[in-house]
Amino acid sequence: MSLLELDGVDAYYENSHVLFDLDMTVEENEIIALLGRNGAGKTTTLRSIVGSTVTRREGEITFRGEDISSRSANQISRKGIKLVPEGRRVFPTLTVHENLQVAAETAVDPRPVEEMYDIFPVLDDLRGNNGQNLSGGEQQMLSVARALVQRPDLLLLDEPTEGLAPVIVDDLLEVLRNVVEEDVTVIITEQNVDFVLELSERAYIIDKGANAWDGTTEELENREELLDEYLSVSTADEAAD
Ligand SMILES: Nc1ncnc2c1ncn2[C@@H]1O[C@H](COP(=O)(O)OP(=O)(O)OP(=O)(O)O)[C@@H](O)[C@H]1O
Repeated sequence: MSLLELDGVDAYYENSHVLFDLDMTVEENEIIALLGRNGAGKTTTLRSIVGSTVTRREGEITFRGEDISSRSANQISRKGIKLVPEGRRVFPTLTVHENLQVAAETAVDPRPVEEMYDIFPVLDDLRGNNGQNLSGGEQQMLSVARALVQRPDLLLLDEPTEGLAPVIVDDLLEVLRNVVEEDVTVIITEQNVDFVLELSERAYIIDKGANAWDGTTEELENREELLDEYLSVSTADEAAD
């Protein structure tokens, strides 16, 4: 049994039909890249999995064999699926440590907050700083740490490199390499193709809300026509401009 399966998923915002018959399979401990141009439906795919924001979803979404497609966002969160949305949402007036504590307190079986400082040493030096005073990269690390402290089985990262300078992207890549050694399954959406190719073994490309291609990232690296056709090919340098 796969950890997560999407079978013929359609999703809507009000009357706007955005995902069409989408299929995806994720095995335990895989790192999956979800790629596609602006507006292709990557964020909507993640929202459909966690049951947030979309008005309606159809088709089957199973997690550990259980159909979660009609479950609420809260129920899905309690099953161990955590989304780190685009745009780094941390509590601005709470310190780094308080941000982590609040996340831990709302989890069923949290990890010790101190473990997050081992994974994210940058945050250790910033324990007493308010969320609003962190740089974009530091906020992104705190967002990921807040999700990780809740001991997720499946972590969904929506464009973690968005708006970050290249040097910070490198730091984030390093940290995420540690995260993926932590027994967590990850789906990561990105426009920065280089970044995800370094992290993930398998990729799905979606285009206009439907499956366009899937395969290993090793294969994708050698398929320039796919990158040209379906992705706004961006290097780490360009992505941060
Ligand atoms: N809250 C919303 N209400 C209505 N339409 C939306 C909403 N969010 C996204 N859409 C539309 O759904 C489509 C897919 O958007 P989505 O955000 O999933 O794409 P994406 O691949 O994540 O793109 P990006 O990289 O720009 O975030 C787009 O046409 C978008 O305009």
